[in-house]
Amino acid sequence: MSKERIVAVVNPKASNGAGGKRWPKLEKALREHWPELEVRMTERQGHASTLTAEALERGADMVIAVGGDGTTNEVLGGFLDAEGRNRFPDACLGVVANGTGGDFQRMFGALAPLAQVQRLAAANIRTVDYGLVRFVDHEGEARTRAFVNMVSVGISGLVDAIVNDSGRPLGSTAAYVGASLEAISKWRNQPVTLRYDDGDAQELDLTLLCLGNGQYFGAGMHACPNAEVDSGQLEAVLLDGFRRRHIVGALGRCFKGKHIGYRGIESKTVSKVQIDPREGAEVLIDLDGEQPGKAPLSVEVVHAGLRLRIA
Ligand SMILES: Nc1ncnc2c1ncn2[C@@H]1O[C@H](COP(=O)(O)OP(=O)(O)OP(=O)(O)O)[C@@H](O)[C@H]1O
Repeated sequence: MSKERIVAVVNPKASNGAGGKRWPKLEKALREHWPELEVRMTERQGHASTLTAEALERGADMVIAVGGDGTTNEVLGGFLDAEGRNRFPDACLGVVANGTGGDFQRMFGALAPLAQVQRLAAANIRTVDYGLVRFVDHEGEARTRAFVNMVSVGISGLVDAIVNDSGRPLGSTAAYVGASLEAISKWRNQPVTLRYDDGDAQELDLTLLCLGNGQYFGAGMHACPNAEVDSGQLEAVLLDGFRRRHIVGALGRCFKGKHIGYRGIESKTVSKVQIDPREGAEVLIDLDGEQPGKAPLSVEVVHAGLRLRIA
């Protein structure tokens, strides 16, 4: 039996509460590997970061995020200081995807939550990158947040806002597809200035820019099919000036990762990105499925900054 100090941070509300209902079985399976497992249940948004920081300060070797991508994102936040540096580089973030989308886990091979637990103890720890995004929150304050999966801007932020307002009654890919169709009907392209790395600024009519450390978002859309979590770079996938019917065309292709090249959709590898709205544009952010604020934003990669255990 392992002597590692393991803490599970569990979001009982993930997947509209279905995550909480599955938890007793997952806990039993986790305890077969880690009998001394400590469990902390989240009570509100943002709580997973606080619980993680407390666990790591007390010497946890691994904090397992049990929830959706939002919970994994918040657990990652608990590792970091206010500037986004990892305060606990020797500790490890574990993931049991038990939420609605489970998008980060998909690139490692989609598994049911119980199967993930059964494979987690044997999974290798890998050193991966994470991203930092600086943006403006809804109160107008400058914020820095981290992501291990994906940040995107444009129509995806509107999709999140619609999913969040709806209370996610379908709790699945169907909820995202429905919200995506509603967002497409409301969407207007937004004028922005975009700069990759230290290249020239480009003015464009933004439909969507995905920046992937992981590959999937929106409950199964394979938006960044070439992204690798340890490459030191993000995959940038850009839709510029798309009309509604072409957004629908891209969406359909995106589930199979066949959208690159469709109507000029570009894919690049980048390590820094800056987006500034022009002419009063409102450019909403999607951060691992949450909608925390808007552009102007800058994004950068922290290479090999995190130890990760995922089945
Ligand atoms: N006890 C709680 N009550 C209400 N909300 C919570 C609670 N704990 C966490 N949350 C919030 O629930 C939101 C959704 O969580 P999470 O992303 O883990 O699940 P999900 O949305 O079902 O999955 P996914 O992101 O994979 O689609 C997050 O914003 C998180 O902060």
